[in-house]
Amino acid sequence: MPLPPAVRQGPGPVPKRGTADAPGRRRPAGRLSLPGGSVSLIEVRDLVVNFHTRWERRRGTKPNAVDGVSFTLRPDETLAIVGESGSGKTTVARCVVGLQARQKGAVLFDGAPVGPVAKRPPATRRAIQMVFQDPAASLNPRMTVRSIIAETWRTHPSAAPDGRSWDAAIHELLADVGLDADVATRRATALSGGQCQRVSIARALALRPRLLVCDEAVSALDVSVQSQILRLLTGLRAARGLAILFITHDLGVVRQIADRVAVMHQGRLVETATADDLFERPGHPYTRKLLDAALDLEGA
Ligand SMILES: Nc1ncnc2c1ncn2[C@@H]1O[C@H](COP(=O)(O)OP(=O)(O)OP(=O)(O)O)[C@@H](O)[C@H]1O
Repeated sequence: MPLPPAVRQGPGPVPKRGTADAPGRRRPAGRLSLPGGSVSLIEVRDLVVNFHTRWERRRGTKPNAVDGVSFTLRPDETLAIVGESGSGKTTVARCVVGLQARQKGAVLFDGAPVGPVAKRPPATRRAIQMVFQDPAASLNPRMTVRSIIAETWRTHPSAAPDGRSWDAAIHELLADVGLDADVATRRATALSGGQCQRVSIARALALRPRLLVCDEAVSALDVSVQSQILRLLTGLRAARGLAILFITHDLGVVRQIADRVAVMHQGRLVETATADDLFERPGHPYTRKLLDAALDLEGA
C-alpha cells in the first residue's frame, strides 16, 4: 500500500499543491519560481525509475525503485535525502547527475530539462559534480593528487586556471579543503580515508560546480572525521555559494548538514520539511519511525 505524501516546507509559507515542492502538478519547462521568489537550481519532477526485467515488467508486480519523486533545490541550500537502505536515494541522486536512465519524469537544471550526462552540455556537466561514498575507490590509485585534479581541467579546459600556474591553483584548492600542498605529490593509496574524501571534494571544486551531489559521502569515515568533512562542506557551501544534495541514511549527519530534508520510503518521497521541523515535528509515521530508530541506536 503506497504511503501518502506529506509535504511541508520552510522557511516561509506552506506551499499549496502545485507549487514547486508539491507533488502532482506538471508545469511547462522554463525558469521556475519557488515560494519566496527564488529560482530553483534543480527540479526533479515525477521521477520514475525501475530495474525490471522484461518478465517482471510483463507481470507488473514488482514496485519501482523510484516512484513519482518530485522536489526542488535552491541554489544556496543543502537538501538531504534520507531513508533506509533500498529506498531509492542513490537512484534519485544518479538521475540528477545524469548517470541513471529514467522511465518517466524530468530533471531540470536552471529551469531547463537535462538528460543523460553524455548528452548534457559541458557547462551543465561541470556545474553538477558528485562526491562518492568510498573516497579511496573513487580516486585512481596510480595517479598523484596533482594529476587527478589536473585531469579534470584537461577534460573541461574552460574550468582550467587562467593566468596562473596549475600547481598554484592545485595548492589553493588543497588549502580550501584543509590539506597541505605536499599532498599534491602523493597517491591516494598514501592518504587516509578523510584525506581521500578531501581530495575528492577538491577535485569536484576544481570544476567550480554549482551543485555537489554527495552520496553517503561520510558513511565510510569514522565519526570524528565525518564531523570534520561535514563542517568543511558547510563552510565551502557558504564561501562558494554552492547547493548540496546530500544522500544519507544517517539522521545524525542530516542534523549536522541539512537545511531541508526529503524522506524516502520504498521509492516514494513521503515528507519534505526543514531540518528543524523534521526533528521537532515529524509529520509522517515513517519519519517518526526513522527518528525513533535513531534514538534507540543513540541510547543503546
Ligand atoms: N543497477 C541496479 N540494478 C537492479 N536493481 C537496482 C540497481 N540499482 C538499484 N537497484 C534497486 O533499486 C532500489 C533502490 O536502490 P538505491 O540504491 O537507490 O537505494 P538506496 O536508498 O540508495 O539504498 P542504500 O542506502 O543501501 O544505498 C533497490 O531495491 C535496489 O536493489
